[in-house]
Amino acid sequence: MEMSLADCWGSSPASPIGFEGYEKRLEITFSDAPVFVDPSGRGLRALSREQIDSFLDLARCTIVSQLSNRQFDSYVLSESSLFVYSHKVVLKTCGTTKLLLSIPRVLELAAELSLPVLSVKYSRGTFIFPSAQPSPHRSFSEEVSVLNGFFGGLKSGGNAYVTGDSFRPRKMWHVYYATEEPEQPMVTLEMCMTGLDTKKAAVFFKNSADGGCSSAKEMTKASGISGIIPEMEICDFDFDPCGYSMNGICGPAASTIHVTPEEGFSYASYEVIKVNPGSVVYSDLIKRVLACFCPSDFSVAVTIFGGRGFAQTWATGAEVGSYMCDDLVEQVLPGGGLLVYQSFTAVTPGAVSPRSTLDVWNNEGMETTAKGEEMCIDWEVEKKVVKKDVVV
Ligand SMILES: C[S@+](CC[C@H](N)C(=O)[O-])C[C@H]1O[C@@H](n2cnc3c(N)ncnc32)[C@H](O)[C@@H]1O
Repeated sequence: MEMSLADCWGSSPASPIGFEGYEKRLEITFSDAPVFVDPSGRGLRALSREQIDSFLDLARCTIVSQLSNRQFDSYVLSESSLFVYSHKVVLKTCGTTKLLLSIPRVLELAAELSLPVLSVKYSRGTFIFPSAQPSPHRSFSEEVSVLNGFFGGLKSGGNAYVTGDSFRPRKMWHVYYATEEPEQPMVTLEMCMTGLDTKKAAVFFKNSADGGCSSAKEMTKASGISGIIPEMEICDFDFDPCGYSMNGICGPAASTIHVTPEEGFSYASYEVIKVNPGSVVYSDLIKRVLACFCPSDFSVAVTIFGGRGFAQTWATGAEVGSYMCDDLVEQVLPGGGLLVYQSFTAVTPGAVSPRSTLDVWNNEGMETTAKGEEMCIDWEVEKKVVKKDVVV
């Protein structure tokens, strides 16, 4: 089922300074409802389209396409993606969306289904245009205070981390996590890429003379996206005049890609969740993603719950020739979780996309709030930083 863009947007949301590609990502997991309330165990999948729209409206995004299987429902949104499992909702939105405003409605709907909150995870990279973000996303401290208002009462309390090398403030990874009890085993990989190669980015401009494609299907194939995990069934969407989003589904596993190809603020993200680490070679997967975009910089955040031993080895084994690993951080999360964060820079960048001429950073490179205060986070705990020079 597909809608035209005209149905989704009254006017172009493009900012005069550039489109914020970096997504905000919220994952809320619920425990079982009492068996007499939900004997079939449908959980959140019982939500109607109208109910789903009611929380997406609050975040300021709309469904443009849908693909489902027996295990979950996936939606491509005007701004990124939504995945609805029986006991989990993953909402990822970019641009100037107000993702966190959707929380009260999601919790209200879950309460109507008698689903208690088990855990929450919020994550994002460092915005390219932080001063363009509206409340409640003007700073990480603002986001954390909203999240604590809803989830700070879970057993672990609210835990916020800004990981990465503080000498590279544009490559920091922001995470909030709270849980009632240890989670089911699950691996999530989130990859953010900037400075896309100009020729690779051209694929995502509709009908451009420099190698653009005429449809999302063509973009999926020409870019190499269809070959990243070939078993994935793909639902893709192309934007006018440029931009691309897709969701892939295979059993319980989901993948999603979003591309902002405009020079100056080009960005692409790749994510895969509920993937079985035993069936995918981590560094091969990363290489296949990189081959689609050839970015000048990228980061990978892998979050692991349960079965840490193998998954941890899996997540730190990246071998990506021609990229230098800037830093590798391992962060323990409450409830037996582990976050492994790595950021990389091309050793010899090919076509490096220049940044926007707008200076959204102060001289020290610190992200600033809308009011211009420096973002100051002091909740970091139990952080292990391992420096690596070159990973080849
Ligand atoms: C929604 S898509 C992909 C989002 C993803 N998070 C990203 O930025 O990589 C964003 C791309 O589509 C383009 N685009 C075109 N029309 C758009 C619209 N009405 N709303 C959002 N993006 C639009 C943007 O300029 C950008 O290149």
